Amino acid sequence: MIVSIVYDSGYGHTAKQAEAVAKGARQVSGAEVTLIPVSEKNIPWEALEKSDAIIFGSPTYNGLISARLKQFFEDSTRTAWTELKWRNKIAAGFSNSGAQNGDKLNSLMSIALFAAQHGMIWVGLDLHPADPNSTATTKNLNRLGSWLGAMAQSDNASPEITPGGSDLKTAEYLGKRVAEITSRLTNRSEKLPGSDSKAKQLV
Ligand SMILES: Cc1cc2nc3c(=O)[nH]c(=O)nc-3n(C[C@H](O)[C@H](O)[C@H](O)COP(=O)(O)O)c2cc1C
Repeated sequence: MIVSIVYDSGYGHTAKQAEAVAKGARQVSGAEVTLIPVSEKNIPWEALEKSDAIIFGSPTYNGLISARLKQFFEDSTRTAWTELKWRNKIAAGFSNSGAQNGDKLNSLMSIALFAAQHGMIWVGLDLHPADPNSTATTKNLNRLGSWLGAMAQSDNASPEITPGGSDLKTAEYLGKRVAEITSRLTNRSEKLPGSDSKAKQLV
């Protein structure tokens, strides 16, 4: 089972969140996990096509995903969307921003909508919101209270300090959850139709 994590990070905070997502996914037996920063010139489109799950992450800039992740989204139209190459892959998302809220939901909504346009299957969080005042403990998963994906807060601190323990644990939880669900789907004898399936032509 291949899990790819496509993310942007201008200053290193969202990269830290992406590492935590990867850490969680790697806890699931059989998961091959790759981190793909969109700042890299050569996006491995073929590796993405082979992935069973793709998790997208972005800092929230101006209440939106970053321009670099948006560029990746636009580039995927030609490389993946026209032939629906990511159809029925598992998708999930995460976002980090300075403020506790910071309009991160808008970024997650954009990512989820993008995944829907690719015919992907969205996996959110199944965690009740926890104590919003807890930034440091690992007990309080999902302290920022998001169902759509993992959120993290970085304040104005350096990436050595933020995002903090609870937010990183929430990211780790999301990665593990995505890999577990993907594993269950990929290990079934009856597979979901992929982009090369004739079933697509019947729709
Ligand atoms: C151009 C720009 C716009 C930003 N807009 C927001 C915003 O809308 N909401 C927010 O909470 N933080 C905002 N921030 C703060 C970043 O989200 C925060 O510094 C984050 O940790 C950056 O992540 P990165 O280090 O992965 O790039 C903005 C930062 C920049 C540079």
